[in-house]
Amino acid sequence: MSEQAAREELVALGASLFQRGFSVGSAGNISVRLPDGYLMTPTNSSLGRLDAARISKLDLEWRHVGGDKPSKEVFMHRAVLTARPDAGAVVHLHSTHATAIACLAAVGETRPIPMLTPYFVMRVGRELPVLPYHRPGDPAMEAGIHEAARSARAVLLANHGPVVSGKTLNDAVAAAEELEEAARLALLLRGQNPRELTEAEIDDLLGTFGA
Ligand SMILES: O=C(O)[C@@H](O)C(=O)COP(=O)(O)O
Ligand SMILES: [Zn+2]
Repeated sequence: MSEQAAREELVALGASLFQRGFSVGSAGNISVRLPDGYLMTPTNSSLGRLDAARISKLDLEWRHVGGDKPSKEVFMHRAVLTARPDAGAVVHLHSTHATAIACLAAVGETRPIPMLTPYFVMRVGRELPVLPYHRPGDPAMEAGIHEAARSARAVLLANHGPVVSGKTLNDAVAAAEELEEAARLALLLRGQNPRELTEAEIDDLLGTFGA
């Protein structure tokens, strides 16, 4: 895909997330890997109103080389994209239900959302590590995210929200949406006793569809 096509896809998917309430105000940020660097949403920009020409560009050393000033979360995106060479994009949201779980879960938990549906397992995987709270933009979060992202496709930042990777931007967005829906379902079923997928069923899903 050309850089121009990647910029246009970022604008379209950002708008789609915003229009459906997965992101409000100027919350959230997105990065996309390119052959010669990275695209990143500008800081304080609304995902609903991105301008393809003003999206930030960083070079392969993560230096800002074009467009508006990048998100304050460059460290967060760098942590994931360097930990996961196969990942082509990272989506960070404050989507309501996933963020609610990020406020309820204990740091260190690896399954803060029960494995209830196949699609959650297929899109997000076996683990969703909960990482300690850091002030947004704090470079101190990088090492922990990097370590967790080596084996997890998505992480939850305590009291903040999800960070989700995917092979492509489309994949990362779909996984972030699925995570939000799984979090909603988990909260809806709290205090009840839903059947969870067994380890054998999870193995079967990951063996068949990967994650
Ligand atoms: O929570 C925050 O402040 C950031 O993680 C965020 O979501 C938006 O920050 P910018 O990407 O710098 O606008
Ligand atoms: Zn944030």
